[in-house]
Amino acid sequence: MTETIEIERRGLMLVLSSPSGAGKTTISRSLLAEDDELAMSVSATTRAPRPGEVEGKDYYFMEPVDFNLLINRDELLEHAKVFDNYYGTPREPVERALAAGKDILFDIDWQGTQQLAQKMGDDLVSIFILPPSTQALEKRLKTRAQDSDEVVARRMSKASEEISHWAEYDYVVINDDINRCRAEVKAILQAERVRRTRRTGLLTFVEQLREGY
Ligand SMILES: Nc1nc2c(ncn2[C@@H]2O[C@H](COP(=O)(O)OP(=O)(O)O)[C@@H](O)[C@H]2O)c(=O)[nH]1
Ligand SMILES: Nc1ncnc2c1ncn2[C@@H]1O[C@H](COP(=O)(O)OP(=O)(O)O)[C@@H](O)[C@H]1O
Repeated sequence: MTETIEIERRGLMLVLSSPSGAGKTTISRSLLAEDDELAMSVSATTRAPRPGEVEGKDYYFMEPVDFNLLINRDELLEHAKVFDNYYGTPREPVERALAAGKDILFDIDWQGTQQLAQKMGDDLVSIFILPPSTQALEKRLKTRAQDSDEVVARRMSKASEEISHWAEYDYVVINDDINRCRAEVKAILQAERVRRTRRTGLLTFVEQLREGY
């Protein structure tokens, strides 16, 4: 019988950023559905829920006054204003998941990514997702049909600014064909999991190997 050898490792933080509509939510959902070692960081936001969005699963929806309380109590790892609303990452669930050796997926913007990169260093792996074209991006925002024309227009006008941060990310993936994009993101996650510096159990394993076990 063959035995699977599990080497202990630190959890990692996988960040996905993109202009709105490029496909972060779609990719996140399929990664989470297939991967038991990955958990989503659920953000707090002052944005109103979209049809079908679930409290505590998609976001913690709240009033600005309650969001401010989280900031004042230092309960957010990072926060930023995006499209007139506030968004932030609750600290406690992230710390709990990392301690349990789980990986965490973040759907956050470039401002949040910069803050996490400063705080978390090598635990962070960041991926920027680009749409295949501006036209395709607009079409996706419109066919998602969850925002008013005005909101879609505002998101489109911010796309170029968000894209300008592409070079701050470890990886850049183009979401043309969704299956290919998903496969690339999965490959990045798999490779980062076996990075030597994350595998805290390697030293003991190699010592035992060299001693003839
Ligand atoms: N900094 C930061 N950005 C967030 C957070 N949660 C969501 N965002 C970003 O806020 C932007 C708007 O998100 P949302 O309103 O859900 O629309 P989406 O662009 O269609 O996903 C996206 O760029 C998200 O990545 C967070 O906790 N922190
Ligand atoms: N590769 C793709 N080709 C065509 N449509 C896509 C692709 N990826 C995502 N979409 C669609 O585009 C819309 C926006 O995707 P979504 O994941 O909500 O983006 P984001 O979370 O980045 O705002 C959704 O309706 C989604 O089904």
